[in-house]
Amino acid sequence: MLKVGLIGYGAIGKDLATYFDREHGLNAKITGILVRSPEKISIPPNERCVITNEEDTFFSLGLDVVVEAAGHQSVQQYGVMALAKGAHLVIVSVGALTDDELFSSLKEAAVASKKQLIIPSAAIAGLDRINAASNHTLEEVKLVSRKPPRAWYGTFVEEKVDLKTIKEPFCVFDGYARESAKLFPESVNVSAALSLAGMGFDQTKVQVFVDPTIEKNSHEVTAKGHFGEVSVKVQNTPLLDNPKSSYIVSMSIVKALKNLSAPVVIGV
Ligand SMILES: NC(=O)C1=CN([C@@H]2O[C@H](COP(=O)(O)OP(=O)(O)OC[C@H]3O[C@@H](n4cnc5c(N)ncnc54)[C@H](O)[C@@H]3O)[C@@H](O)[C@H]2O)C=CC1
Ligand SMILES: O=C([O-])CC(=O)C(=O)O
Repeated sequence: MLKVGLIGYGAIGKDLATYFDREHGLNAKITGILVRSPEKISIPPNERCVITNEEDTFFSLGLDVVVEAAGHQSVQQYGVMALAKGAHLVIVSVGALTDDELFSSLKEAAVASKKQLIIPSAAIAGLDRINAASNHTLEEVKLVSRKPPRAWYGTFVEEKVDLKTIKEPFCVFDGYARESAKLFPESVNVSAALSLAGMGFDQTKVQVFVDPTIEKNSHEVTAKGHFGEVSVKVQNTPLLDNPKSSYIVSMSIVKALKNLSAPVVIGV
């Protein structure tokens, strides 16, 4: 059974924990959770789970896999350590990898410990196809992300748009992924994942909209190249605890964890 350590126990972390029962066929248990305030965790995912704010305690648990769901800064803080301690590292705050130095350090740590840095598809679709297509020539990869107004509270977008009265879709970003991933650290990590799958941070085109006409978080990917063309649009149900994030993210992490020990792996 895989010993999983979780960094962050917010909307995604808590949703992820609901999959660690017999019913979901995940041959893994949450051994430890690294949080900022352990006293705030009233219901642990299982009674043996160690909940700590001390990295030494967390990283001494003999973890097989560390799953990050705590934001860009936590990838910076703990990513290399997780790999160096001999665990695979699954991250969702992929925008952190726009820091080239950090990304290089993570790759070096993964090579040194013979473990993997794993980037699940999370909230986006089509990464399998675009990553396969990147083995030959890609001409263009584009992402259009849209989220309803309630997903933008607590971000700089509040200063650009009146989120209470907006009636039409409003474009808050039009550019390339390196900038979008940094500008929206909690909301457009998908642009970073897409970049890594395909043409890189500086050639992946991104538009981001506040869209009062939708209820779900939508990400539309289009790409063309030697392989042909692909166009795929997801409409993610937002997490109740955090409308910026989506339920599919934890399901995608579950898939990544299953792949680590499954005899059959589908759709990579
Ligand atoms: N790749 C993707 O498609 C997606 C990626 N994300 C990423 O996942 C992150 C988490 O999302 P949610 O769970 O919805 O956010 P959330 O805000 O509900 O939870 C984040 C939790 O992490 C904790 N945290 C922050 N820094 C920490 C640290 N250094 N050590 C331990 N705990 C720490 C916070 O206290 C909070 O409880 C987002 O910030 C975003 O970067 C989110 C959605 C999709
Ligand atoms: O959950 C989503 O729809 C996407 C998201 O927050 C991100 O990419 O950071």
